[in-house]
Amino acid sequence: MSDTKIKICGLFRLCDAEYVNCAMPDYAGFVFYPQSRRNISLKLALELRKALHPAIATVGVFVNASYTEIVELCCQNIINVVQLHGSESNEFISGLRCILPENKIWKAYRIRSAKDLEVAKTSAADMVLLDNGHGSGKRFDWSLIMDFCRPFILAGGLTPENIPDAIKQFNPYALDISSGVESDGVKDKTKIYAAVAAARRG
Ligand SMILES: O=C(O)c1ccccc1N[C@@H]1O[C@H](COP(=O)(O)O)[C@@H](O)[C@H]1O
Repeated sequence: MSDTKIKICGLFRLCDAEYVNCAMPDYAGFVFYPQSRRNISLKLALELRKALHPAIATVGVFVNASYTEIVELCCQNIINVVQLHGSESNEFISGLRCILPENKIWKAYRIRSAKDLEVAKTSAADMVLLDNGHGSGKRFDWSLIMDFCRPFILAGGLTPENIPDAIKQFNPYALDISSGVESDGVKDKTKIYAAVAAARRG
């Protein structure tokens, strides 16, 4: 049994909540980024939150959004965790923490080189998320993070097949998966189930 948590990200249909409830990951993610094909409205996010099992924490993914946009989702209890996926600074993160002391803040870093990891190391966020892009479905070079010295969430190109290897190599706090649990651009119930089962097994 592994203690690595798992997040299924990018729910955008009501049936996605049913699929996720069957598999029971630790987190479910909603994307609030108009340029994403997984972007959802506040209304749909509210419906999805209501449809999800209460034990599943929800994560809102934002890209350079304003405090106002983020706070609205948190105040309506639609999301528990704020995931910042743009170029948000440590100052922005600290300001957000003052406004939302009850919500955890995760900051995603696009890992291309050792320099990117130096920036991630000094992050003001509660948890750093190491990723390849914006839901690209592609892995970055995992050899870069062999000596990364703070707890992290691994994202980018994860699949039910490579999850055991990711846990074995890095024992991350959590794994974050979106494209790898989709078929033909929509969430796939069988893949969601397989990903969560693989994460639990380790
Ligand atoms: O999924 C998106 O469309 C998205 C848009 C903007 C920012 C982040 C987005 N997704 C996040 O990307 C990673 C990895 O996703 P994948 O498994 O490689 O598809 C994950 O953190 C998603 O939350």
